Amino acid sequence: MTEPSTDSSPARLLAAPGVMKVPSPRIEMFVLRDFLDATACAALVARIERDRRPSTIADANDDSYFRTSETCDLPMDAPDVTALDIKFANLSGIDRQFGEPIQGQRYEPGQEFKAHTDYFDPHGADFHRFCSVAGQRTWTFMIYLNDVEAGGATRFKVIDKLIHPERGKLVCWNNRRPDGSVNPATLHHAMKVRKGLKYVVTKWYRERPWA
Ligand SMILES: O=C(O)CCC(=O)C(=O)O
Ligand SMILES: [Fe+2]
Repeated sequence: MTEPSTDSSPARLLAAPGVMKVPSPRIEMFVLRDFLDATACAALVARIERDRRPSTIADANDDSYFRTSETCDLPMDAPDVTALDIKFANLSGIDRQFGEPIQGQRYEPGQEFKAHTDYFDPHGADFHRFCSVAGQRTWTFMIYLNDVEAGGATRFKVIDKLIHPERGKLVCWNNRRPDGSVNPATLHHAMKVRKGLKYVVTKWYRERPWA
């Protein structure tokens, strides 16, 4: 029996047609346009519209304006969500059991998610609470579900890279450095939407099985 795959890699991702590496020596980050078609994006937007709730953040923080968007836990047993999860797994090469449930996010004009990392601060007060079972977050896979009228780009300021929302576009990155330690160059800011709405889905993978 072969072991389930726990990790992705640049070679694996670049083998998929259309995947492009973001040219920075400080981060393993990739972009793939048209990963999801218009119909699939619209179905996910409809789910997020229906089931959204105010977003929360993991690490205690006194800034109530840090993450002003709304979140939606997608039902992993719904056929279209399962299909998306399999699509993520086929691209990443990571076994589905290492993934958190897929989340949707919705931003109105003025809403944002200020600069943060997706990994949990290894020295943070809540590290044990969030990571004792499934471990640290490893890879992030994110898809923009619509074209945003104005604003809403994702800014990676350490590497000076801006990713613009575009319907169906996937961006993914490794939250760790090659030595396995967390990579602060993954710091990113979902900048304010200026006009229209913005929808994304996010898939985070862990070091160990999620449930
Ligand atoms: O909406 C974005 O552009 C980024 C979202 C994000 O960083 C997150 O949900 O962790
Ligand atoms: Fe993030």
